[in-house]
Amino acid sequence: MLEVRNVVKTYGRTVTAVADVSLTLERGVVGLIGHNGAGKTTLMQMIATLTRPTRGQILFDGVDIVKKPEAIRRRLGFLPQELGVYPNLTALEFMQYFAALKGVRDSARIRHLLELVNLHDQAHRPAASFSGGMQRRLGIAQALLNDPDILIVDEPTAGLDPEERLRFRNLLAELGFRKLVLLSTHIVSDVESIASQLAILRAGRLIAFETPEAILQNARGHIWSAQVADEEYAELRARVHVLHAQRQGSDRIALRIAHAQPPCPGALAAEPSLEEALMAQRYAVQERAA
Ligand SMILES: Nc1ncnc2c1ncn2[C@@H]1O[C@H](COP(=O)(O)OP(=O)(O)OP(=O)(O)O)[C@@H](O)[C@H]1O
Repeated sequence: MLEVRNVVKTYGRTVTAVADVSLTLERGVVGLIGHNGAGKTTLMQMIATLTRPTRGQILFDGVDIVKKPEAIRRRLGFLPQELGVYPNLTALEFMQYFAALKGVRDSARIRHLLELVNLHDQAHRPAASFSGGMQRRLGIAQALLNDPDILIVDEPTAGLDPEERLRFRNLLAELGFRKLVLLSTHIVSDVESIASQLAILRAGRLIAFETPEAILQNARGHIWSAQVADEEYAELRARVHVLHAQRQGSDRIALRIAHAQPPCPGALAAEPSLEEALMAQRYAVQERAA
């Protein structure tokens, strides 16, 4: 459905925001994971035809969208990192405004979308008075007005409280049953339960494109738990990658460690969390590069 082929985006002579990324995306939720500056927004903006690749191709159903952006624009919903709400518009008026811009005339669709994002009871309140989570949900409703096949959401859960985050995540998961939902985040827990695939970007490069289960599987045997005394902790920290440390009682520290072999006597192989698996993968890439 969507094919990113050897895409490069440079700014000026020195910044390579996206370096030779290739991806084929189908239906489902795809999590684009990377630290600040990894290239997530740039890649999403190229797919959304808001900026053009310096090199490479992006094909949507076989059509080159760099040459023919309208091929994807009609079938795309995009929620940028910052979507402002206008202070004087209610949620309903906000939707009506975007519906008019997008040429959507069906007022039943606006009602349906406000229900989908659970804001129908709040339709007559000014959107500017909404919480961050409510504004993000209104943003999704706006992005769905044209019933897109692809929904792109940049850092959707930034600034949301845990309950709003969960609600928002469930909404995206449901949308992923029928559409391609591409969402970027640097918070792994935002996508681990809903993404069918994860694309990991680091410094503009795609370092992995796998199912969460495959990432976990690769890390099995590389994550260890151990309980150590203070002196041993200092020695271990200098030698291996300690992922978490938590004091247990007065003289022991419980550790989670990423290492290719047992890091110390008494260490037990542990089931990795996705975050730990990604950290282990990152260290392995760094070590191979060194
Ligand atoms: N318009 C621009 N001009 C120059 N450099 C840019 C521009 N846009 C992005 N960059 C640079 O490209 C790199 C990738 O930025 P991008 O915003 O795509 O990363 P990101 O992964 O989305 O980060 P964040 O999580 O902070 O949004 C960064 O080094 C950034 O400074």
